[in-house]
Amino acid sequence: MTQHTPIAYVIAGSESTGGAGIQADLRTFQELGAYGVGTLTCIVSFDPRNGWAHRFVPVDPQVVADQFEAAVTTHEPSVVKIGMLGTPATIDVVAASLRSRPWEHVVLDPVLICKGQEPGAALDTDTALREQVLPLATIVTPNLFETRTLAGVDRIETLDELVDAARRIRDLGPQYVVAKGGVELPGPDAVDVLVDGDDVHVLRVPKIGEERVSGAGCTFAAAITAEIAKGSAVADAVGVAKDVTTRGVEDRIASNAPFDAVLVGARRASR
Ligand SMILES: Nc1ncnc2c1ncn2[C@@H]1O[C@H](COP(=O)(O)OP(=O)(O)O)[C@@H](O)[C@H]1O
Ligand SMILES: Cc1ncc(COP(=O)(O)O)c(C=O)c1O
Repeated sequence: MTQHTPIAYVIAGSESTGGAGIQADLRTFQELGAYGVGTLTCIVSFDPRNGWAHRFVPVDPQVVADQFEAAVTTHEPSVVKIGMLGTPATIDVVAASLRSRPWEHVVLDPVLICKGQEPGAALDTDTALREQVLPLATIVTPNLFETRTLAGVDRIETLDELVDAARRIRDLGPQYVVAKGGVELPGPDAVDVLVDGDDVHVLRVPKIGEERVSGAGCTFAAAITAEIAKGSAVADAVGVAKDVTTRGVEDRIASNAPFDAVLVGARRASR
């Protein structure tokens, strides 16, 4: 039987407020008409009684491997998105799982650490991700901090510097690098660049506020994944992802948490 349903597979963590992580990924897949399949790597629960600090629990590596086996045996996906992995042991098992079968595209959102917590980033996790998963990725979507870290540069303040850093990351393996300037790159626009060999595509929309919005990065990479699963070319998928994410940032959902989250895949009911 020919398989016509686009399967979008994600290996990522749970973000328990629902704004980011696998929750955002699966909503984005649904919004774009792909059948979402997920493998859970870790659980992040912000602590409302302690300044919304991150509580982090990894899923047992064998359980990650078991979920992977169940998912790929059932659906034989050709596209996978990798979100938060969290520990070197998880990275080991995910890298081995990815290597066990062929992929058309591996979309890596290199979540080194959750939004706002970058300065405490765990170096061993960063190194494991760079050494083991980055070379398997065909598309990587670092934010500004992750771009600086992966490219090994101290400063990115202009579009040229962003493109230059993206090219350095491309030298580490992935064919396509989407470096996200987002709200962090100085200037009036949220600018991202897609570098594919000598081709550079610049994606630009006016910044919507000055704040980072939870789930923006997850939504962006998930939308790329869904569009590729549906058969789009990478540059087209990235264009759709920018549109979907911009709309989600505009429509953002406020809550009792001190940060807003991207709103995709749900409609506001009029009261
Ligand atoms: N305030 C904003 N206004 C418009 N676009 C935004 C805003 N914040 C993020 N984006 C866009 O959302 C996507 C995810 O970016 P970013 O927030 O930098 O990623 P991450 O969540 O990985 O840190 C990018 O396309 C970025 O340009
Ligand atoms: C499990 C998980 N994945 C991914 C992220 C990154 O989310 P964002 O899309 O806001 O960069 C977070 C951040 O809190 C997270 O907890």
